[in-house]
Amino acid sequence: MVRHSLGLSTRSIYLGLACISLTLHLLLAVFCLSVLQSACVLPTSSSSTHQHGERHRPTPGAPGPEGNGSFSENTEEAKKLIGAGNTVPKDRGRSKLEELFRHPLYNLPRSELQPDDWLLRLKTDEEAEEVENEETATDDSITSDSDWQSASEEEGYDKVSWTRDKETHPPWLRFHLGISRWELYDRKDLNLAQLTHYLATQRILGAVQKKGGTQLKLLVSFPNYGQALLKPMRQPRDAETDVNLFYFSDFERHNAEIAAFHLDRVLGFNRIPPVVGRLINVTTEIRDITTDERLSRTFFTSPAGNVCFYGQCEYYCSTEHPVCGGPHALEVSVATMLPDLSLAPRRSWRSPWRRSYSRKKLAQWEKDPAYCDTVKKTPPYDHGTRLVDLIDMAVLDFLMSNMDRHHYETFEEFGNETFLLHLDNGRAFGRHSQDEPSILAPLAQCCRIRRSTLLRLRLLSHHDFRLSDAMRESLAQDPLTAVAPLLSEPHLSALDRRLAIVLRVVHTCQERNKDVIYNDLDQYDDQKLEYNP
Ligand SMILES: Nc1ncnc2c1ncn2[C@@H]1O[C@H](COP(=O)(O)OP(=O)(O)OP(=O)(O)O)[C@@H](O)[C@H]1O
Ligand SMILES: [Mn+2]
Repeated sequence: MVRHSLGLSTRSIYLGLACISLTLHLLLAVFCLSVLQSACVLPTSSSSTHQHGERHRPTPGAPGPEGNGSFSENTEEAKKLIGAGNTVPKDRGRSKLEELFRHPLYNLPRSELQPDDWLLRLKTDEEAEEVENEETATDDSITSDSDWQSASEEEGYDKVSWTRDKETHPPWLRFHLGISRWELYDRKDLNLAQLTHYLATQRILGAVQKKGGTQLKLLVSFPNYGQALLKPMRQPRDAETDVNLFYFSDFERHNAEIAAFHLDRVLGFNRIPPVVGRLINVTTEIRDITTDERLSRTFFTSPAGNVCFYGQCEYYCSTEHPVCGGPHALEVSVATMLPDLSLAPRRSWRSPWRRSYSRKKLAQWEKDPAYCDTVKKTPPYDHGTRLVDLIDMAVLDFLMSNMDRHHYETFEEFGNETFLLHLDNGRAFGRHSQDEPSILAPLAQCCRIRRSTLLRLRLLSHHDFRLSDAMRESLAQDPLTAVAPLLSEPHLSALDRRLAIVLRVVHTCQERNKDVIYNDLDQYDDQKLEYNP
């Protein structure tokens, strides 16, 4: 009897233990799935056959690609590619970002693009053949395509199988071929998700220091011949910039580069090259593979046992300011490279509202309240959309508190009739507890704003959309969100606070001036554009 009851209780204990173990395994599986989803690697979809003469380089000018494949951004496929979905906070299952992007203001019908509205085009067969003949005549190191290919395969690059068919193009090339006169990319193009997915997951084949600018950044190369600009994390994600530091001595932030790309897209500008976050191994993905002597000789192991480096540059490239892994893991931002300057030269413009970059001197615009009157009369601000483009940029910069916009760039190919590239946003999002009204000087002094921009800003100030919510949701698509939110809550609320300030400045302008709105929407139905919940 005793044996029987002992047997019974032992059995129930075993049963209980088995249940607990099963539950724990299930919990572990659910946890792993949710954490690893954003880091999962999809197989590359490169396919197709090799064809002769496909070393087509895109060339500037003339007829554009056969249009961008447009897809709805809320397709499940897009979400799979960027590994998002699980972290997107939704208000009772509703995506504010998707609703925002469905609004007519984010889907304005564009006038049809003409051949010279595309930055690049593929060479015709005849042109490609001509170049090939020239190369064979002048360059005896490349005797045939197959020679060229085997050499590149040895270095770990993919076999090139690009043809005129855009299905065969790697995402970075599709991105380049999709650049138009009025925007850098079409938000609805599914290729963007592919592009950022590749940037976040492809093997890094090369890493060298990128010249130009003042702070450390690397140029990395991928097996599909894509390249990206890498900026490392230099300080804790939520560190506020020291109040005693001038804007020109502030560190660059990798999360600012990422967040700026999202903000520019949420504002409907599409003027920043796609940027994605990535957790890399400094040892295997930089130190061991770099061929850059100037970089590799700066690697060392810190007293805490972390692998660090500092590179060579003007600011913060010293043992006192190392970039360190933990011990190997390092957060970085990876930005898509624009087409090479030899294919698509860019012009750099000094901003009329550039700061003095001096501890003592004030810039002219800080002393002269009528400064804008002079700018308005000066080419290229006296004509076309350049002034309102600059004001769009000031709004973007004020929202993210970027004081470092000394220059901006445009593609030379498009002359003065084109959008402005918003490159270099590493010094944004430095302080959330303070706003910097002087960044809005172009808007406040000129009292002019594009109507489409103003209407989108109003939409984003509405609680149904709210800029901070749209940004939180957009940033959740980035793989680094799995480590920690890319913008802390105080930074997100600062966006809403600053947006209200921008709208107040416009309101004040409208009380005092007549010609505040630059109407770029006169051919659209006003009723559809206004938001009436
Ligand atoms: N995505 C990109 N593709 C191609 N070139 C780029 C890209 N981003 C930046 N550049 C080029 O590299 C230069 C330096 O980059 P960036 O401005 O980010 O560096 P920086 O060190 O912050 O510069 P600065 O000290 O002048 O502020 C830029 O002026 C720009 O011409
Ligand atoms: Mn910079």
